[in-house]
Amino acid sequence: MRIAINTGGGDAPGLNAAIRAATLAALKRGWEVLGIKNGYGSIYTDEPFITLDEQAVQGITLQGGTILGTANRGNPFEMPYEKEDGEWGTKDVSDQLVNTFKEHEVDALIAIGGDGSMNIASKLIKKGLDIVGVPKTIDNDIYGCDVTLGFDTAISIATEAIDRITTTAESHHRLMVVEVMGRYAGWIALYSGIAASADVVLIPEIPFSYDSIVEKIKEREAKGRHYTMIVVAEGAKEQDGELVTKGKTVGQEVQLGGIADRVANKLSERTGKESRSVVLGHLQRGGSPSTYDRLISLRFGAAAIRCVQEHDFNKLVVLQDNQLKRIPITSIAEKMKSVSLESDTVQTARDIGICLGD
Ligand SMILES: Nc1ncnc2c1ncn2[C@@H]1O[C@H](COP(=O)(O)OP(=O)(O)OP(=O)(O)O)[C@@H](O)[C@H]1O
Ligand SMILES: O=P(O)(O)OC[C@H]1O[C@](O)(CO)[C@@H](O)[C@@H]1O
Ligand SMILES: [Mg+2]
Repeated sequence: MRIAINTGGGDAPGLNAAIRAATLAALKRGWEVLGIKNGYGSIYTDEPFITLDEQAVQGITLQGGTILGTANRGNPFEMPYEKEDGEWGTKDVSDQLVNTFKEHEVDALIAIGGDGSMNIASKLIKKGLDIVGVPKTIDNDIYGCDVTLGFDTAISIATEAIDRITTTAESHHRLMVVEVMGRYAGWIALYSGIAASADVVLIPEIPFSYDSIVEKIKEREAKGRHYTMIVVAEGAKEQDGELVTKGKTVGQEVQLGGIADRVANKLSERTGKESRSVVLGHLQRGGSPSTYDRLISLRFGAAAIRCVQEHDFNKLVVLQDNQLKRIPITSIAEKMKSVSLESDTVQTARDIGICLGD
């Protein structure tokens, strides 16, 4: 058996642990393991694959990033390229990718990625590739999956950052607005916001009104709390408002960001209080994975190889109700997992007095 492994989309803490577990579990079965560099990037070059042996994955469980490199601009069905007139367009190079797999007699692909990577995998499955998916993204937004690798580390970092910003907010009697990642889902904002005792948490699933936040700030002032901590997801938006974005590059998803600044300015105007905004950005994705992420990544990586061994393809290995399960990749393509407004976590936020902006 010859398998290939790739990592796609934004990097996340735990990717290397998943690569290591998949590689070691495959080598243990006497299989050959290839790595694809930079998403699917190396496929179109003279050296489409590298060899992954024991030495290649030695000591990488604790390393951030991915030893394979990744890409969030390189969907084989919409590959960006520069046209003769200097403009950028996209083209479908998926046949070239499928042919390279066939020429190199690759029996199965372990695709480690987020929702975007699973959409690509789903289309490649329909073109005849045998794929097993591993759910990765700090955003925790993959449908059918209780938790994705990278999320735990991201919320730990965000929680620590919010804790630290709270002490300066209190000292300066300021409104502090902290912007966290998560794309169109509020998992990072909600979990880190609750854990760090934020006063206001704004998530994409609950469009917010400034009136509601101002009321919360006034309530706190009346109690002698002259500072307010506001956590905002990058994908949050005002009721009847638009997403705040930084534009789009051809072949890449729209870049979100800037909502914290907007909220901070508006709240200063409305309350007369001094405000500052902080964007946590890629801090949330970098560095060594938490213990939880190391373990879940190792479990996902090894489970993917058991899937291959059983020829159980077109499956994403997932955690559901604390058990490893397998779900068809094609069944989750083009879906996303939002925060449920009925969840006990949202109820907890409300019960302990966190304003959710509605
Ligand atoms: N293997 C890959 N090679 C090149 N591009 C990829 C690959 N996998 C995914 N992409 C592209 O990267 C983007 C994001 O992918 P995905 O949703 O899997 O990642 P993510 O962890 O959610 O992070 P993010 O969306 O922010 O980059 C999508 O536009 C997708 O087309
Ligand atoms: O690395 P980039 O292109 O800035 O991507 C940022 C995006 O990737 C993620 O970090 C992971 O999906 C999102 O939370 C964020 O919107
Ligand atoms: Mg994504």
